[in-house]
Amino acid sequence: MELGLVGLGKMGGNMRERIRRAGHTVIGYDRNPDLADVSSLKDLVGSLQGPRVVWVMVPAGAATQSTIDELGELLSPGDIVVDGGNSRWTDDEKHAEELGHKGIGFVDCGVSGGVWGLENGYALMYGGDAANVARVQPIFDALKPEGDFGAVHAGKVGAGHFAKMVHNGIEYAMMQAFAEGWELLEKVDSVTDVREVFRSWQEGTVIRSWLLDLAVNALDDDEHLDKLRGYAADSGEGRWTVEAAIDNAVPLPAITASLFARFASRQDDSPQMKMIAALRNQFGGHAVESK
Ligand SMILES: O=C(O)[C@H](O)[C@@H](O)[C@H](O)[C@H](O)COP(=O)(O)O
Repeated sequence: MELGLVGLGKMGGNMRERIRRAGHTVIGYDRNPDLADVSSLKDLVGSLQGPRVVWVMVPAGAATQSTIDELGELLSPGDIVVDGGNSRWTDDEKHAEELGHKGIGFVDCGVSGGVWGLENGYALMYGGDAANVARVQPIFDALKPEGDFGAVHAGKVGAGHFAKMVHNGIEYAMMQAFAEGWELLEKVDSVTDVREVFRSWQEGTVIRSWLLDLAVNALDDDEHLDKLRGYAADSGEGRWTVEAAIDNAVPLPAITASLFARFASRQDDSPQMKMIAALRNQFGGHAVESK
């Protein structure tokens, strides 16, 4: 089939390639003319035969919103927009409604797999009406990993991004657990080769996993991670997971702690620990360290 793809960065560029390898036609647009097949969104829409399917793969938030707004002006009734970015699930219903007024269908799709997706396939979690999902199915089939799993119609509009958000919450907590275990192993004198302990865990253990394999890759590049600063950014999905947990009164201690650990990583000195030190000093005369 024919697909319009907006956003040809790290994810979109490789997805274009994987979909083409499966024999489909992809016309890609990106603000960077070096990456794009056409020079504008208008050209993209004009070069697709109707009914069209346009996949949006741009950063969540303002960039996705403005792309969907523009597509709403350019597309025709019967066309479909797929949001494959890491959008907040609450935006999906709004987008479905706005486009729905114009007769344009909407499907949300969480995509996992990062830079490895071109070769390994992308795990897909999508939400929307069955009829709209069916129209996009050949593209989902081209992107998904080989094998029986790796793609799911998770439910109605928003369900795909909600499932991907929870996946990312789990990702936070799993990474935090590997990171904490690694730090403890590095700290003690009795363990002389932490990297080899991690490597040995890749087979036979309860915790063998792709994240563990990637941790071993990272340690092979830089055995004690000396080249890195202990600073971790976040793109929002961990926060949204915690917000959803609060809205639904579901306890998420591990995911919440892993999100807060990232916040702590961005402080050179901890203001709250200054207060703890000050209070211990006030009530107990305990020693403090000065700057
Ligand atoms: O499943 C994936 O392929 C990843 O989760 C991917 O979606 C991305 O790397 C995260 O969004 C990073 O999220 P943070 O910046 O919040 O760590």
